[in-house]
Amino acid sequence: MPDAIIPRNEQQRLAALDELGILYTPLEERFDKITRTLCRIFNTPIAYVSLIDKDTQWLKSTQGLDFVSTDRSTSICTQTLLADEYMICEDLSKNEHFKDNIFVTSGLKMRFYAGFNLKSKEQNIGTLCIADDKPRTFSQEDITTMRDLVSWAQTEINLTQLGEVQMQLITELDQAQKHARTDDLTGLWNQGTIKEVLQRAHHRHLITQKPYSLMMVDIDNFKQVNDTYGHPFGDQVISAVADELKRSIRPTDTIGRYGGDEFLIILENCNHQRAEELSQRLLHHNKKLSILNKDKKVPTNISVGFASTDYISVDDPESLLECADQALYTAKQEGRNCARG
Ligand SMILES: Nc1nc2c(ncn2[C@@H]2O[C@H](COP(=O)(O)OP(=O)(O)OP(=O)(O)O)[C@@H](O)[C@H]2O)c(=O)[nH]1
Repeated sequence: MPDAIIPRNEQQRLAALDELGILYTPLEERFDKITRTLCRIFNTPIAYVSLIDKDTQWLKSTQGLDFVSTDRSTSICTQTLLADEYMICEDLSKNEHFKDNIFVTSGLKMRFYAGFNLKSKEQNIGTLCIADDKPRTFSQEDITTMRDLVSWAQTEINLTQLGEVQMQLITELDQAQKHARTDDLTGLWNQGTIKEVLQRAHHRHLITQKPYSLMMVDIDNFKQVNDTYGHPFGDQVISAVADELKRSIRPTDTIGRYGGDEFLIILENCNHQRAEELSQRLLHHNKKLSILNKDKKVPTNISVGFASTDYISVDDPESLLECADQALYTAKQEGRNCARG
């Protein structure tokens, strides 16, 4: 790996970074939210936010890396600074610049890299990145998604330059965006967002040809719970089931509240057999769930309907959703508290 190429406007760049005053602050949770979201959306093991000063790349938040700084001469991101917006390398081991880089030849053995510049005062001060130990492609749609997350990271960086009143406004804006995307009761993605994730998952499936599965989960006889114990207790049950489902899936799976007592789970890189196993796991975990009403334990059962692209050939995600819904209907017809697919 040659010494890092220094951008022409390095002095202005370093001045902009210095002015921010966030270089030596510790790892920050507000950036962790972004890197966690990146790993979830792109299904990558590695994501990070970095700031690059004269000799060192500092990581403000990392997923999948166990160090917080690296020498700039070994940094892949330092090359990204030379680009206006981003640098994407689908296989670093096949790239002349990076094939001998320490992160490619040893340790993590990174293959895929996508780094987008973060700016302050129009200078590239650092990067928002995802990486993988396997080569992969990156579509135009992925670039658009990454841009949204860059603008989120950018907001966080800009916050440090604003006064208190403006910071308050931005925080409120952030909360408004979160409110528009999530379900108030459970904190899960709402129906609109989970449908968007479904479109993306289907798109990725078409590109990678890897199967994905959908799972529709519905609480059994929930109307009766409401009628017997009241609506507020019904809310508690929905919330508890949502928490249990969240605990039972992988971080890379996506779950949303699809309707009243109905949840949709999207499982990428998951075939019919895995979906069946996972359905059984959900049923098993949920069986242990009973929610206290006064002193009485109220057991809660669920039914699951699942559908997978390796089992059913579909042209669009809506058709797969219909199959999962139909399977859920069958589970209800066949006595509830079971999974069908
Ligand atoms: N407490 C509460 N109840 C809700 C909420 N949203 C929808 N519901 C109720 O959830 C119930 C859903 O019932 P259904 O799924 O149709 O039927 P079920 O009684 O669960 O019966 P099966 O699904 O056939 O097992 C309805 O009575 C809705 O009024 C909510 O946010 N909170």
